Amino acid sequence: MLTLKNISVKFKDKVVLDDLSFQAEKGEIIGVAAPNGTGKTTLFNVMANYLKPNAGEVIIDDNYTYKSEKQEIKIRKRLTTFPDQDDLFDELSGIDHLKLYGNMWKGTTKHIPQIVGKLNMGNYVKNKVRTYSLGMRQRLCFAMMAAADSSIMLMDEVMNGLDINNVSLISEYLIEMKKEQKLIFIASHLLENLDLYADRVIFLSEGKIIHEQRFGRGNDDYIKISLDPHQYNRLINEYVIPDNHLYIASHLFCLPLKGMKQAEQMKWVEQLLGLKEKELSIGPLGTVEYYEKHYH
Ligand SMILES: Nc1ncnc2c1ncn2[C@@H]1O[C@H](COP(=O)(O)OP(=O)(O)OP(=O)(O)O)[C@@H](O)[C@H]1O
Repeated sequence: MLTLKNISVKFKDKVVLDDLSFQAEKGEIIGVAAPNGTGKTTLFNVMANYLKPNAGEVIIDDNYTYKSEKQEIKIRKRLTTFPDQDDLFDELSGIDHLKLYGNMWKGTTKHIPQIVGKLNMGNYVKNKVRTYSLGMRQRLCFAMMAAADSSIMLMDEVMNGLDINNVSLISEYLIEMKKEQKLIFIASHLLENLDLYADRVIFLSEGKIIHEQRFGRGNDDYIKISLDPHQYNRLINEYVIPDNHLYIASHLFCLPLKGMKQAEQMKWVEQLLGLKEKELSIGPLGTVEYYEKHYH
């Protein structure tokens, strides 16, 4: 549905995207994780054609690229980007914004009351935007994407400025959108939140995708326990630790269970609990853990 083919972007001498290729299908939510200034927004800008890459191309639905105006129009109908709060019109109401997006992309406004209801915006949506708080504006921006209902949605920092209740409200909405076969990209620093709905999270560094984490497809389980460096050193001196263990960000010891017999697993659980009576868990690594692994 969306293919990135050998995308490179340079600002003067600074390479931000370096021969990056990627393919995404409908019904997927793709998280994009990386520290500030790595290139997440640049990647989104290339996907939306707000920025021409120095090399490479974006292909939508196997057919359309930004190379001709006619094809770009086809893509515009299929792809929306998360509105910037600064681009909202202070003197218009929320409902005016939703109607605008509904009419422009979907050709109707019939679905808007339902969106307003689902996002708990009924008590403010008719007021002018200039009276809105940061979180109210952010919910409106999300509602505008829902009103457009395009098949591809690029959401940069969708959860910015939202309280916990609204983060969970929008997370649930995203899961519904996924069921409707939307393809959604989400760049976020709320890493644990991505675990709730993302099918894949890609990690960027030096212009490349350095890791792709897939959820829900038999991910490898680990025994995980937090150990300080002193405890970790004691562990590796006292026991023969499998080479494929991880010690993430000098605080989290992770032992892969793959290929380990049950008796051995039990032995390790006992040994680790003996070392430190602290929380031990078993499961796959989450986005936070991969993030610390790659960027610590
Ligand atoms: N128009 C531009 N001109 C020059 N440099 C730019 C431009 N846009 C982005 N950059 C640089 O490209 C790099 C990547 O920026 P980008 O905004 O894509 O990062 P990001 O991962 O989205 O960061 P954040 O998490 O802070 O939003 C940064 O070093 C930034 O300074």
